Amino acid sequence: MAFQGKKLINDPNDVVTEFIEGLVETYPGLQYLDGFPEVKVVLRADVSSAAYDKVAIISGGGSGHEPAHAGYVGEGMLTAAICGDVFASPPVDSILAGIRAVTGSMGCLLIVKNYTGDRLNFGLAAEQAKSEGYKVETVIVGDDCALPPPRGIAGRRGLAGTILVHKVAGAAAAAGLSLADVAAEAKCASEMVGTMGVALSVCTLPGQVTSDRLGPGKMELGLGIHGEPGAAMADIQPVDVVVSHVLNQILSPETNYVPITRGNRVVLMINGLGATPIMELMIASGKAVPKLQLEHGLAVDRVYTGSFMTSLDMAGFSISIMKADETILQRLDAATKAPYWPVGVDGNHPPAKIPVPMPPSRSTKSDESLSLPPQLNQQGHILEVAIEAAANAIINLRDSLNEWDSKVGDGDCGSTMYRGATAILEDIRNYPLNDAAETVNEIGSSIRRIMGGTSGIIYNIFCKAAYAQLKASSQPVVTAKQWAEALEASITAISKYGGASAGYRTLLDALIPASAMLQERLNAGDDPCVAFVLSSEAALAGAESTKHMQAQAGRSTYVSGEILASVPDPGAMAAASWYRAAALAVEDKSRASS
Ligand SMILES: Nc1ncnc2c1ncn2[C@@H]1O[C@H](COP(=O)(O)OP(=O)(O)OP(=O)(O)O)[C@@H](O)[C@H]1O
Repeated sequence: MAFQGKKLINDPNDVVTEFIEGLVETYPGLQYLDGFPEVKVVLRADVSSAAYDKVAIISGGGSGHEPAHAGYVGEGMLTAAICGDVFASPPVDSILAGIRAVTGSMGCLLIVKNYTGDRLNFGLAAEQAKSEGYKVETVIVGDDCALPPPRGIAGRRGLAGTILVHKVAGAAAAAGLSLADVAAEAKCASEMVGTMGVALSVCTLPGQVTSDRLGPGKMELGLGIHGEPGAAMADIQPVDVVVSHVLNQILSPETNYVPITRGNRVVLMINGLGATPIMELMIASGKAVPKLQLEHGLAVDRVYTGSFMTSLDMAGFSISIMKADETILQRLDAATKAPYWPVGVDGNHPPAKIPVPMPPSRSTKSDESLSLPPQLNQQGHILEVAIEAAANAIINLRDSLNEWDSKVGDGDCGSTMYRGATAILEDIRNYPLNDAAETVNEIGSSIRRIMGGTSGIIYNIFCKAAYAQLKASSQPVVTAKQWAEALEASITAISKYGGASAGYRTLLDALIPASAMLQERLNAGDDPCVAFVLSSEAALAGAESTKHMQAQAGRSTYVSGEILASVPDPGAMAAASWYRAAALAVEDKSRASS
């Protein structure tokens, strides 16, 4: 279904001029020509045509590809960018205005993406500028590798690979080369680069409705950057498969679009099309590099990941591969003040991973005392069933916890707890179960290793405090009273570090009533198993009661009382559930062995 795209804009006709105003407010090195609305030219603030003694590099085209092209204006890259309206070539007069503003005695190079409108407008502007006495050269970039060689006169489209050509040309000009030499380097770079795009969504032009061309679960392969349909539509695939397909297409020996063969050195650009998170782009980069190395036999010298040449709010990415040699690498690595050229990507890679540093002093405990004993004693058996039951309860509760947390937090409480529970179930094979204190400490280690979030650190504190309390008794076999003291110590520590108390709508609202009931029943002389089960009922009741509490800790504090009243605190429910499961398992086990 087509729908009006949501955008934070004013008049759709003003988006380009308002973009330029914001850009020059942001970057003091940039200015624009005072010719709105027709002339939309961004230029280096430190360059004036009469005095400029380097070759000026000028590019541009339709807008909607931000940060291209204006974001690449700066020393070492573009001298000026000519901005057309969204997806429309800039008119000849704008291009001429840009040429006149920045071109000195060394002349200027126009870098033009291969589109009919751009070729004609930049071409005519170049002719006019030459007739005015300017030295002008033009390089056309057509790096698209998605389609077989076109039958007509249009040629291959210019895509994100153009940014690499900008950088090579800009660095060559900054090095003081002549116009002929700068143009030669730019032309050579343009012939070394190939690009192909993949889109998951169609872009929305300002003020227009979004096309429903791409249904859910579909992706488009081999698209341009103007919202035109791709070469093919396919079911969405894992990014690994997509990356492989695109690399094969770019490097296809049939089309032979880029002169890259096994043993060559290349640079890689993963370019977001406007609505793809950095996380997804980095995943693509991480997959593309080993594929280029292992499957295509190429050395990958540089990787550029980011949104360089977008298509408004399109989701997807393009991949560009450029054959590299020492000169190209030098140009790509050269310093630039262009605000959107990525920093920190120059130079050779050290090994990608190094070992995690170990703490300065390793534990003095022997391995034996910290591993599963060959024979479990009675306490060991009880601990084992209690831990397994508690962890399984959390595993079973994952989705409910996430659902509650999605209403009152960020929706991950169940997943965080699940990670901890599965780690504990894996690690239990190595817990020293006959020693309760050390086992609690090892549970803390499992949690510390795997669980993040608020619950992770809270349970870490829980285990540390319980361990310290249990350890103080110096007896491996722990009495019910000592367990109760350990629980109390944990509650005190959580409250001390987390700042919450009873009634704050946290897991303490399950643990505090549980602790109170346990102590009360033990003091009254109840059987420890009975006391433990009653204590777990108090935990559950406490957790349920959080529905009626206003939150005073954690993310829930930001949520309205109305929403809070619809669900219990997920952390409290998690605590009550594992505690209850452990109590019932202990009761079962004791009954079975008596
Ligand atoms: N100060 C606190 N003291 C004790 N428990 C707390 C505190 N703040 C939050 N909690 C508990 O943590 C639970 C949320 O745990 P979760 O791991 O989902 O954290 P989060 O809110 O997602 O934060 P993070 O971004 O750290 O993951 C809450 O339901 C609550 O029981």
